[in-house]
Amino acid sequence: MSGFNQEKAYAPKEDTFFDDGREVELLHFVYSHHNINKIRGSPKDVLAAIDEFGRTKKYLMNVGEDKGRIVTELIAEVKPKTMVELGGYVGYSCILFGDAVRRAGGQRYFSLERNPEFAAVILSLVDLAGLSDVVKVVVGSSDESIARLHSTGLLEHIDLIFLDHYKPAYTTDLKLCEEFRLVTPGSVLAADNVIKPGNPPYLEYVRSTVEQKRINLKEGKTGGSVEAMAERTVKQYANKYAEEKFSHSPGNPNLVYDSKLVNSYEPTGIPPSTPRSISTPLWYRHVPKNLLLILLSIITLPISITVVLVTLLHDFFKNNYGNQEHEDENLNQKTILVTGVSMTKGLTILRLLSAHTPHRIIGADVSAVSPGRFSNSLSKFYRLKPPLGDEAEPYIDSLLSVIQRGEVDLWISCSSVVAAVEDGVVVRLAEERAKAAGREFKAVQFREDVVEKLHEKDQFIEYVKELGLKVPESWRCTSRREVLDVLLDGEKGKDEEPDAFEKEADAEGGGKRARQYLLKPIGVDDKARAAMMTLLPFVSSSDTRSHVNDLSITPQNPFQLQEFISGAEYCTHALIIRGRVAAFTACPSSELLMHYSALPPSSPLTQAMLDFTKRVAEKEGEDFTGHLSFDFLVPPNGGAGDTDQNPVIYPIECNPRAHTATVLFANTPDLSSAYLSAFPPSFALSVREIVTPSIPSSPYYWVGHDLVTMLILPFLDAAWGISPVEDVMRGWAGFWEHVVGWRDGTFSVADPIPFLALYHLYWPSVFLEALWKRKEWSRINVSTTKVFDT
Ligand SMILES: C[S@@+](CC[C@H](N)C(=O)[O-])C[C@H]1O[C@@H](n2cnc3c(N)ncnc32)[C@H](O)[C@@H]1O
Repeated sequence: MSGFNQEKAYAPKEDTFFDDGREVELLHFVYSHHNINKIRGSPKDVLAAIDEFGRTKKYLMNVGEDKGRIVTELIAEVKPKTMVELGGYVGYSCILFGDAVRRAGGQRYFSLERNPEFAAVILSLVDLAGLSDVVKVVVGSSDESIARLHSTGLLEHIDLIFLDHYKPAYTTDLKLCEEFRLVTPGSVLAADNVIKPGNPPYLEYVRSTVEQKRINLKEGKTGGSVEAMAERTVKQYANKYAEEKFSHSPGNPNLVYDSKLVNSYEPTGIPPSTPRSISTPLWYRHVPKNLLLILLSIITLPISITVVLVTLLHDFFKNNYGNQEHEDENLNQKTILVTGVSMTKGLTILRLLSAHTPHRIIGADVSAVSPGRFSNSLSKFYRLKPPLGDEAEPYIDSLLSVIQRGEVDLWISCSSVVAAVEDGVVVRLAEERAKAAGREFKAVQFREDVVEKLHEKDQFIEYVKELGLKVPESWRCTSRREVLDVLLDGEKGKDEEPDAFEKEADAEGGGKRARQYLLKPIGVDDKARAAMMTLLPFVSSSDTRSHVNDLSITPQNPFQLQEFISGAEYCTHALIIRGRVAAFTACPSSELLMHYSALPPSSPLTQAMLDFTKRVAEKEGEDFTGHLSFDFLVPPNGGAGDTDQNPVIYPIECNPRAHTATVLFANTPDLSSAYLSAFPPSFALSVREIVTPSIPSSPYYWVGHDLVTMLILPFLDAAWGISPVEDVMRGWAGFWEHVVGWRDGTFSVADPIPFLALYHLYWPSVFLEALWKRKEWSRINVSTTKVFDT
């Protein structure tokens, strides 16, 4: 905890420190402030005016700047859709957190305040701050308000709750929220003042085991407890509310909380503590999570084996099982290498080529248990050395040696993001070697200079600008200072706390910008990726500073600061052969995309994205052959609808490599012809039109992903009483719909073994390794086999 800046200290706390008219005095102070016009519509300036009153006039029992920062950081991390505070007072926390929730993309901030005069003050200041669209002030005792909001359906779930009202009611109100399933796993609790002035019953409750809570319940221990609490705390509101009433909710004893104490300062400079309790059921934790997933693989093995055997038998009797050798066409037979065959995209391509061309298909991947190596479409599988950042040579050498040993005529690269540049190096070297040996060699892979130009977020934006196309305002930042200079509008970024002069400047409006930005790592940084949807700057410059200072931004690890454009995101996948789009598809996008469905090829939106792709391909010309995918943003009024003729699209990112959306071509034999057009024209089949996924094109899903997220997790949560049964029903219905009407990305009737290998060999080995090496992960992507760090 860094030192408390005395200049920020509120006036000392008197014996009577609230409800003596100072709250209305505050309103007069703010509304007669010489800066009132600047204050209007600015949460930051309303807070500065409240702080000024607290410093220069009278103490106010607000959460204050330091403790407030802890919660605003939590909001940026949790990104609550709905946040609730118990105890609003004059609206300080409500304005600070309500604004943070809105910036984090949230929808509703409920401020529950018992005293109607205080509630009127909150309403007035919230309105002044321009936050009425997000904040809802609810007048009444917290337990009654929670029950009413729940029964009227206005409040269905609490993502983040801030407890800052009558201390003995912390536990009883929390139990009420548990009982109504407003607080469930994933909800985050921030409770103020639990160490000083102290709240032992609350701390005991959030630290209790399920067994302890069940025993307490059996013994009838419900209702409020004032055990070991200061008398002053217990009687704080006795003047107005002679008798405190508590709910007698049993709560949900099955919920276990992870608690963390965070020290900070009161506005008066006295250090209290703020515990934050994050409820994480057992099955979301590292060891049980990996063990349960391995167990799931074992339990479902008989089902998978049965499905695979049935399909193999069916195929055997249809007599079309196995790699088609096309003996009669052996004279012209070429060898095609597909790399990245662990991933669905690689698997899709090799299956299509094997089924619809006469050529010999070989595959390579870094994993020994790559699902693709078990494909009957492969004539041979080679194992590659993994690319390890600066140690890329072993990977490059192993790939070059496969190309040479396998006498590869065409290499189709589907490698992962970490090998994109290395694959560009391999193309150059392999082409040089083939030329020296007088051999023909082609590759569907851009060279490393092209990969770097398109892949690096900032270079791509410059590139698009050169094409004269619209881009969001963006900066490449190699230090925190550069980021802060933009975010704080010229104010110099500093690692230390702002001094009095800077604070003054803050209050005068420095650090306030109308635009909002996203800060994205340019390289691969899973941790920073997790925080990259945080909208910056925050209300207070010091919050912005501390968020930025938490990131490692260096010339070696640069970041891109990009203007935030709200809207729908789409991604595209294209095969480019010698500067011409040979195949193209587009689909709606999400961060961890596990459901794919193609946009109609003729829709104006698809056409707009295709036109952009064509411009890039044409600009690069004859030497431009590879996979090219883009992310586009379409603003709300940008014309994402099927009937809008001129959609506005912002290209925001380019991935010069194969995209999982390749799976949308799984039923499109023409894609293989598109690949063959990489060979010189005399050899290639003619492809006159751009290949798009065959119609009707089914949506794709991955059964393992949906089994866990739509069936098992909702079931476990409901069995333990921590999420409603309706969630289970909804999940099961969705899962069933996918099984019946969608296509699995990995499963193929003609080639079922990779499916078996993915779920019963590849993933169990990953989970075992995670246990063995204690490697924690936060998410996995079944289709790309990527494991995300925590
Ligand atoms: C410490 S103040 C809240 C300060 C506020 N969170 C902030 O930081 O700006 C506590 C507030 O809780 C309110 N309060 C106390 N008991 C309550 C209850 N049972 N239900 C709702 N509000 C309550 C009080 O009237 C008081 O305004």
